[in-house]
Amino acid sequence: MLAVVPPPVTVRVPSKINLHLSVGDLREDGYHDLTTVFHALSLTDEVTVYATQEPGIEVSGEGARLVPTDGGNLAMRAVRALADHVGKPDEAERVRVVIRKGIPVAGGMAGGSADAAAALLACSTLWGLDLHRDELAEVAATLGSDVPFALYGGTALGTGRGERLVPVLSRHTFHWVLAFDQRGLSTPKVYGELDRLRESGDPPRVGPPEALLEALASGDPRRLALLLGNDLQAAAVSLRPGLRRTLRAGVSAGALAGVVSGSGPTCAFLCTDGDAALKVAAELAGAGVCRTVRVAHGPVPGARVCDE
Ligand SMILES: C[C@@](CO)(OP(=O)(O)O)[C@H](O)COP(=O)(O)OP(=O)(O)OC[C@H]1O[C@@H](n2ccc(N)nc2=O)[C@H](O)[C@@H]1O
Ligand SMILES: Nc1ncnc2c1ncn2[C@@H]1O[C@H](COP(=O)(O)OP(=O)(O)O)[C@@H](O)[C@H]1O
Repeated sequence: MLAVVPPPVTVRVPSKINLHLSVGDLREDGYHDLTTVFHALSLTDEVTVYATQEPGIEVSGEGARLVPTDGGNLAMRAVRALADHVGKPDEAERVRVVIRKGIPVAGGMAGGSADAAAALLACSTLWGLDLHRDELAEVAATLGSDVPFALYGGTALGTGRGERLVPVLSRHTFHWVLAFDQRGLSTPKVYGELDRLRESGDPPRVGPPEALLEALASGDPRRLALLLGNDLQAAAVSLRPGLRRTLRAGVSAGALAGVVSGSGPTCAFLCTDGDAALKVAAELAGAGVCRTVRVAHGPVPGARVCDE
């Protein structure tokens, strides 16, 4: 008798920016305690998983040549982690993963984490596991601090390493322009640079997130713009001084404010509305301060199975 092969499953997954990122001191385990406000954006990746006798991984799209296509790929690691979690490690050897990237690689927008979250949901569906998102999030946290957020999306307050999440209700849509840099930045190097800067001086700290959470609730982008803040920005700018120019150029182009996304080097610019974002994007693209410009809005939902 022929075995029934389940149909492939495609999941669309958002990128993130950090509206607020407060970094505590270095912990003994090599991580930093964070208080962060994650915000999921409409710039997405898509991950398809196939049940196959020819396992492997294919990557296309934005920055594809920079993404590992061996066992080190975060999506492939997620497939293995889920198979182990449900006690069927051999299942991971019968999956082909196809990734279409829209999220810049090593850009501070958690693209690899997004692919891992997408792969978890896709395989849970492919294997008919029907696991609750909270259970997938437990597996996600073992793969990286940012992976659980990509499952839930929306806007959320993250603590711990960033993996402990509380949703932040936000009924308003905000409009963003994203400036991708020529090359990525390594997350551990940016955290290391912040530790170095703190040893030799006192870079500014963003403090608690309460005022920003109130601004989010108000839905007023002008209020929110005044409160965007990221402790890693000084470190990213120290490693990539050209980001200062990019941040200035976005505001000169008409954005309300700009902030480095996570560990950078992508810069996110908040705009008054969608039309303003298109204008800012066009002007920024002509300013010669970045490789690529995109518009996006947020918040958007987390990883979702796409209907064919
Ligand atoms: C900076 C942030 C902000 O959201 O995002 P990105 O800029 O990478 O997207 C995150 O903290 C990145 O999270 P993620 O990329 O999942 O990091 P992980 O794989 O867990 O850790 C990679 C390395 O970053 C450092 N790290 C990460 C998280 C944390 N709370 N403290 C840290 O010091 C550690 O050096 C760790 O070894
Ligand atoms: N599926 C993936 N997509 C992107 N990068 C990946 C993936 N799997 C592993 N990586 C590695 O993870 C590193 C961090 O990538 P990414 O998650 O895009 O950036 P960031 O941590 O800045 O948000 C990259 O340099 C890349 O080598």
